[in-house]
Amino acid sequence: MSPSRGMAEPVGLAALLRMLRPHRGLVVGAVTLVITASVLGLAQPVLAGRIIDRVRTSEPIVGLVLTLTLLFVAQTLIDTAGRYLLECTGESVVRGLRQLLVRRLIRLQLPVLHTHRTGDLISRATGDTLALRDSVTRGLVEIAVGALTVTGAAALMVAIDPVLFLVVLGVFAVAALGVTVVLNRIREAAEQSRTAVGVLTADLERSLSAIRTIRIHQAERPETDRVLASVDAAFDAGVRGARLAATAQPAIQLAASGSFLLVLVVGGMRVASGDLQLGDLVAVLLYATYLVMPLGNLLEGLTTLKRAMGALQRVQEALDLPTESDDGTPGAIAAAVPGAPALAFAGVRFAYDGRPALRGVSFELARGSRTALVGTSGSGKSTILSLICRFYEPTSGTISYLGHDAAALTRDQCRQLVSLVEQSAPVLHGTIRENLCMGRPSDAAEMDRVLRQVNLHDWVETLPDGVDTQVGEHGAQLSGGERQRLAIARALLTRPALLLLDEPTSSLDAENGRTVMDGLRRLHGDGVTVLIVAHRLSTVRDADHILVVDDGEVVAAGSHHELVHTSEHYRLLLGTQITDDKHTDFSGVQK
Ligand SMILES: Nc1ncnc2c1ncn2[C@@H]1O[C@H](COP(=O)(O)OP(=O)(O)OP(=O)(O)O)[C@@H](O)[C@H]1O
Repeated sequence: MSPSRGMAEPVGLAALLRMLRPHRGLVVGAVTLVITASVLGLAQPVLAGRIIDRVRTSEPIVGLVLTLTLLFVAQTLIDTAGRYLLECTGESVVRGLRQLLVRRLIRLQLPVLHTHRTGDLISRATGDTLALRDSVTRGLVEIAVGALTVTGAAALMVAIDPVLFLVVLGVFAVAALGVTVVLNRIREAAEQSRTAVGVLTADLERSLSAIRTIRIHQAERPETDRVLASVDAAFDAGVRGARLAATAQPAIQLAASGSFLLVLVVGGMRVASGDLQLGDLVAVLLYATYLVMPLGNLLEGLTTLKRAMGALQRVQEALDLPTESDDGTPGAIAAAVPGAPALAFAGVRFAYDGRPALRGVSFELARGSRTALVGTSGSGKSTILSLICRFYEPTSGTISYLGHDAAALTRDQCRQLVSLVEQSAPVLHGTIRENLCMGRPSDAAEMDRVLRQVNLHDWVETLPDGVDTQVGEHGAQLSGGERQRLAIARALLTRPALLLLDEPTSSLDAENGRTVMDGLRRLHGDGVTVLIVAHRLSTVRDADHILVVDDGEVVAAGSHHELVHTSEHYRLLLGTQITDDKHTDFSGVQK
């Protein structure tokens, strides 16, 4: 889904009605109330005409005046209740759509997520859904009420005097032609405007999330200009839409005053010739003026609807993006096949967008073993971890967990077995506790255990709010090492069968690195299988088994001692990729 229009099928009225289906009870109730109020309004000109006729013939009018007052009060009350209900319906529609979008966006397939801008997706769940609310609160109902009132007024005019009705109809028909042309262009402008807002959100998100880089490179001006260009694009599209909507309104106004004057002239002549009662002329005149409001409503409703279609198009595109098929409920952990390895890759191939990253990878991880994954930058180590987590599916070959083929397990079942500490060690906005538990309740003793394992326990004790201390956006209030250790602690808390670590000690000084590795070593006793992408010689040497990856293939495997003698690739990595803890240069890269 590009920010531009046109990839998906254009959505129609049917999609809008589908969206309203879950709220049909509320919609019907609200529309009924508003229509009832309009009907009560329609009865009033007839009564007014009768009152005038009675005054002329000196008949009593008290009863009619009372009825007219009652009708007016009832109309106001019912209309207020109906419109309140409509607003509530609009909010319910927005909530329903947002729930749907949030559920889907959180489960989008990773390759899909990587090709879309986060800010744009967010704006679809926020701004676009809000724009749709108006289609319910104003659009559809204004159309329904407007159409009904216009039909009612027209029918009553025909009953009173068909000639005068034809005069009114002729004038409005001319105006309607112009309005139709305008309406079709309003949707286009609305979609352009919503798209520009999506780009604006994405650009702003990009700038704010890299604010330090922008500041140090003094790139505030080009970044600001970039975001302001989206602001201007949104403005231009908005103004274009407003201009179109504004040209339609005077057309209706002109038609109303034109028909009023014509009815006055033609009707006056007919009263003079005795073909029409004065009361009837007054009633038709009132209906002609009454038409202005419902026709205005109708126009407003159609304009809102066209704008909503622009927003619905973007919401629908987001809803159509492919998600992971699992429903998010944790699956039961599969029992291990006796004697099977914790994990096995057999001829696994994988490509990112057609670019091969793994070219037939095969290996096994014995249960409770510690394996180091080494290789040059870009050789495919992180990709192997991503496939184990089932962020992506292999193009061919099989992966099995505890002897079960991945094809026979749900993603959630696989992920129940696995924990991953990513290279970037992401920490989320919230407290240390929230980051540790990730929504899963965990007792204090367990948290203490993992915090000690990563040497964070004493530090947490010094914080005023302990584990309830806020860590800031992306953990900005923590040091790089604290973030990394928190991410490791989080992975340990789940007591995974298979622990994946992507350069787990890259941000740690030698002492903390050692503590964390000691903690991980103790996992050995718990039967946890560890696969670790490592650059430190001590970590690599410590492993039971080493896999050497090069250009998407496992080119050598064995212990450190064996590989030093047998693998040219491994010998090349030693001293370049795999470095001694003692030699660390100023950038933190071990030499
Ligand atoms: N999301 C992605 N989309 C497209 N290509 C990707 C993606 N992630 C990685 N690649 C490419 O796949 C190849 C393998 O990348 P991978 O991250 O697995 O390497 P790595 O061995 O972990 O490297 P490093 O040690 O630098 O982290 C690289 O050529 C990389 O450019």
